[in-house]
Amino acid sequence: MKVLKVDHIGVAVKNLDETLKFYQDILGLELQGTEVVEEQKVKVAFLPVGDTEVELLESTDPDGPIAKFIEKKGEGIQHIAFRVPNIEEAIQELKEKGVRMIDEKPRYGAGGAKIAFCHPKSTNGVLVELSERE
Ligand SMILES: C[C@@H](C(=O)O)C(=O)SCCNC(=O)CCNC(=O)[C@H](O)C(C)(C)COP(=O)(O)OP(=O)(O)OC[C@H]1O[C@@H](n2cnc3c(N)ncnc32)[C@H](O)[C@@H]1OP(=O)(O)O
Ligand SMILES: [Co+2]
Repeated sequence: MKVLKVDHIGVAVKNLDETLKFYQDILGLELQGTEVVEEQKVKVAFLPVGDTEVELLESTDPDGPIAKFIEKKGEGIQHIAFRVPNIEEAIQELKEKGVRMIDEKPRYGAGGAKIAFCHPKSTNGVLVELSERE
């Protein structure tokens, strides 16, 4: 298994614009862009920090995973994404090692990444995302 870096930290928030007041105006991070990822029912805002990113996530649907997360746990860190060189190989290897995968096939991620999630029950309570980018 090869993990190249922390690709991003996913933060569930109720309102992107409201949250940008902190990350952009106070902390001084630069908003690189936003994207709606339909399949995940989220609107994402990217703020690069060195070679990683803060990924702010606002739900676009009350039934989406982000809305459900906030309902149960409130706003806050929702997942950590690790960059891998080959996501299909990574999924295969984790499955063989007994990791419960939420996604057995890569799905579309923000910025055109290929992503797959491991279930928190297999990761000591952290929702782990694998991300392969061109
Ligand atoms: C845009 C894209 C990208 O980067 O490109 C994204 O990141 S999209 C980011 C948004 N998309 C996703 O997160 C997709 C993957 N997430 C999911 O499929 C879901 O959120 C699950 C992780 C399966 C949780 O589903 P659901 O809320 O229905 O189940 P649940 O509430 O019963 O949770 C099952 C157990 O996992 C725990 N749990 C739930 N969400 C958690 C989280 N984010 N971090 C850590 N633990 C978590 C709950 O406390 C519960 O533990 P207990 O039983 O002990 O109470
Ligand atoms: Co993510």
